[in-house]
Amino acid sequence: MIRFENVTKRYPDGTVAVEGLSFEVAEGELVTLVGPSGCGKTTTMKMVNRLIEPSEGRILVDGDDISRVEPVELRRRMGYVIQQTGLFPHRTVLDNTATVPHLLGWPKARRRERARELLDLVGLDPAVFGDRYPEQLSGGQRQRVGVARALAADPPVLLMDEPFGAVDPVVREHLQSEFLRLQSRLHKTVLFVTHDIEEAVRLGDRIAVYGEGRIEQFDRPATVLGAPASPYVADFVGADRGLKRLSVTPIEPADLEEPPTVHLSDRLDKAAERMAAGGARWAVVLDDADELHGWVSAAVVEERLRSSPDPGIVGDHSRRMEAWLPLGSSLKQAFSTMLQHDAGWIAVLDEADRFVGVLTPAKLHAALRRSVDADARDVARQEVRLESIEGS
Ligand SMILES: Nc1ncnc2c1ncn2[C@@H]1O[C@H](COP(=O)(O)OP(=O)(O)OP(=O)(O)O)[C@@H](O)[C@H]1O
Repeated sequence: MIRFENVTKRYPDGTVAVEGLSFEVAEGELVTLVGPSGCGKTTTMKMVNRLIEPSEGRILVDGDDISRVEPVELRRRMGYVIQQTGLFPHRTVLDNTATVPHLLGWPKARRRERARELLDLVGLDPAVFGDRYPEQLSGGQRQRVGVARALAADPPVLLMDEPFGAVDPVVREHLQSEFLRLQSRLHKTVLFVTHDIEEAVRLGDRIAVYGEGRIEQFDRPATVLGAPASPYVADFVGADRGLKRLSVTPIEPADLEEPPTVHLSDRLDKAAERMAAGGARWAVVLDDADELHGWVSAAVVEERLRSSPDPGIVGDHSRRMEAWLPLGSSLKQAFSTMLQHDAGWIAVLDEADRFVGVLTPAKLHAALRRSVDADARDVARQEVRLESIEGS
């Protein structure tokens, strides 16, 4: 969708901002450009909407060489969001949002309706905020208006230059989550500039790590974190890249242990047999609808069977499960949930809330190792045998 072919930008004073840049952003993909200040990220982005012209090479958007497309026509295909938002101070939020439809000559009623729809989409109630002026908004709200405005004419491409750079970390994280949710619905082709590696990793389908004027590595976040291409990239992503990688590695069924399961209404002797057969010290307890209820300890069951003539059913001795997560959650969420509940393992459920298995600290470690190994060999994670890791 966006293709750079050997692009160099040399400014009139001789500064080479980027050199020999070649990469491609696929349709519907979100690519983050990340790197230290002055490495050429903004120059790269501004060449896509022709605010800056390349000195050498060419850029194609949807197959068209953009040097042959009128800048005004080109920019209609692209929403542009910048850190300073660039909202017009004397126009209301609604009018700001409707800027591009206005330029395109849409009738007033239609563009106002579109602006309301967009404000809603970015989480601002148009009835509350529509008639306010930019200075009557918080920084985070202004950024949302910036995003709404960029989306107003439904362009296939979004260019975002540090759009969440000016807000505090908590608001930024919130805006990032909202934007990810939006992107999962809209599937825009997005080029996103940031100097924050956490943001790049969190948002990007792929990330381009810039050195001075060139891309040092262009890959999926997990790969950049797990197998940095050079000491420079390793240094840039940080010594804690293993921890960062946890946040971009999802839990998969193959990562899970399958402990014995028993039902609330099962008799205790039956539950004891199940656990003994599997050599397990505990079992997961399901309710009558086969949904997760909790867990029961083998020691408690055995003690009960020894000491009472009428030991009862599993439901009398089971404990509620508090730590659980859906499949696809990140290993970081899993680790954090374990810590929060002081739990040695957590249950994992599928989309239909059915119990799939449990993640233990050992399995979490194995999943991380396996995902690094899978990336290095460019195979699916399921194809990496767990034994080879656990035995190593
Ligand atoms: N108009 C210009 N004339 C000369 N040099 C320029 C011009 N604009 C940018 N540069 C230089 O080009 C290099 C790349 O700048 P660019 O703005 O693309 O970096 P960046 O990675 O976006 O940095 P930041 O994160 O600080 O915004 C820098 O050395 C900068 O000083």
